[in-house]
Amino acid sequence: MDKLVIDGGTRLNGTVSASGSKNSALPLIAASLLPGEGTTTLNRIPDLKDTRTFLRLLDELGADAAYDGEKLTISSRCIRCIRAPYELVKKMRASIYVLGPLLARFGRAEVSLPGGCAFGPRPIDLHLMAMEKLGAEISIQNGYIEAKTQQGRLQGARIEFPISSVGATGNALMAAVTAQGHTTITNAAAEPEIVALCDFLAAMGARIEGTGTSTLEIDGVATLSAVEFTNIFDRIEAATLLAAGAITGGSVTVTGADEHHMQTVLRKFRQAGCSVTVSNQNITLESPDVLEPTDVIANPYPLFPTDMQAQWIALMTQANGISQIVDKVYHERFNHIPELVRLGARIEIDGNEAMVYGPQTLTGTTVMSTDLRASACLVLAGLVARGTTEVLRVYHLDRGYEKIEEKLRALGASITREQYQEFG
Ligand SMILES: CC(=O)N[C@H]1[C@@H](OP(=O)(O)OP(=O)(O)OC[C@H]2O[C@@H](n3ccc(=O)[nH]c3=O)[C@H](O)[C@@H]2O)O[C@H](CO)[C@@H](O)[C@@H]1O
Ligand SMILES: C=C(OP(=O)(O)O)C(=O)O
Repeated sequence: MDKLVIDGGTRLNGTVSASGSKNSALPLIAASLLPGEGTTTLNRIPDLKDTRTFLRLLDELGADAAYDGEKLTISSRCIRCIRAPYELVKKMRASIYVLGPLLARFGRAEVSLPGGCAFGPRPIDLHLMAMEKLGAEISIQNGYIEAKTQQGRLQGARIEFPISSVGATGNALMAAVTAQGHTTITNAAAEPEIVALCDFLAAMGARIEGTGTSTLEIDGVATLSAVEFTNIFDRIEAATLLAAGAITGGSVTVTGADEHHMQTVLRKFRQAGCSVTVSNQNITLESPDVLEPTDVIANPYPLFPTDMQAQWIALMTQANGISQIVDKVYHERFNHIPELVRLGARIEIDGNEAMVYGPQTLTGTTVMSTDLRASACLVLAGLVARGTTEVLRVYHLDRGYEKIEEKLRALGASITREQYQEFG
């Protein structure tokens, strides 16, 4: 296995580029299963473990894909299998994104249930509800979702989500765009990744109104065409890199990042005392002498993203006072906290709230990644900790951060990747 070894204490300064977004790349790849002819080209697809897992899934289904680490071409003409196996779904929950497109195109899909998640319950009931509304019959057999339509084609419907779900909105969209008739999705997610998916589907010929709002109106079309499309930047990676500047007292510019996707996070950096300036898709953060404690509440877009909650807690360990961090999306997403405490942080958890008592001097030790953003949080902590921090199980980080140690090294960090063996 790989670990990251970080010698903390260096101020990070310089410029790095934002990669393509993981969380939009995955539904875009899934949507490429919809056209029955032609070749889809997706640009700015980040080279991540999750991207590679999705490509294995495409291969399993029979799609023909070629990837050069940025540009991905997919021909879905010869799909021969409609089953997403447990071996791949357990590695990447986003595999559930093939449910909508397969059902839409073939009237059948079998997708393994994803199983447990490192940060608490992540049900898929809303995905299944949406498919049922569109006319699918769903049963769970031997750990698999088995979905089929009687008529061969899904039927437009009214889908009312009781809570905002990015994945269920994406799946419902991909299923509805070729359903017969009109579909309305209420309480739809409005994350930039869903907007990108709507834009991609529209470019393929889908008829969608309300993109970027909580109500999506879709008129089903008979077929979609393969097109070329460029993925959006990764707003969570960009925010994490800015946080690396902030936690080390440095100054970092992220290029290729659209401030409009990051309004709440940038406002929070400013509240924490950082200077944030924006020009031409470049976002520059300059640290203050003293970070101010700053409360955040993770909520659906456009509010503070749960995927930045762990990194924000790391940052607030260095702020001059007490910060309250609440996660209203994933109430148990706090596995990073015991590891931060091992580095010297003082944090108390009560339900879905964490109180971070800063500033605390962190001192390096060996810590364990438990999920993607928890790993990012520990890397940030390692960058400011005295001495050496080893972050184990880096495979979590590799799911979602492209060339992370290269980017941090370019900013001046002392960070290397080494192999180690886990016993037991
Ligand atoms: C690949 C991808 O894009 N992953 C992101 C996506 O995950 P994902 O799409 O899985 O997250 P959702 O937006 O669906 O989850 C939001 C909330 O809805 C709940 N829920 C969701 C589906 C469902 O069927 N039933 C249900 O109750 C979840 O438990 C959670 O409390 O959005 C999350 C919330 O921004 C992010 O943390 C993930 O990084
Ligand atoms: C939780 C995340 O991803 P996933 O939904 O794929 O697990 C994430 O990107 O932080």
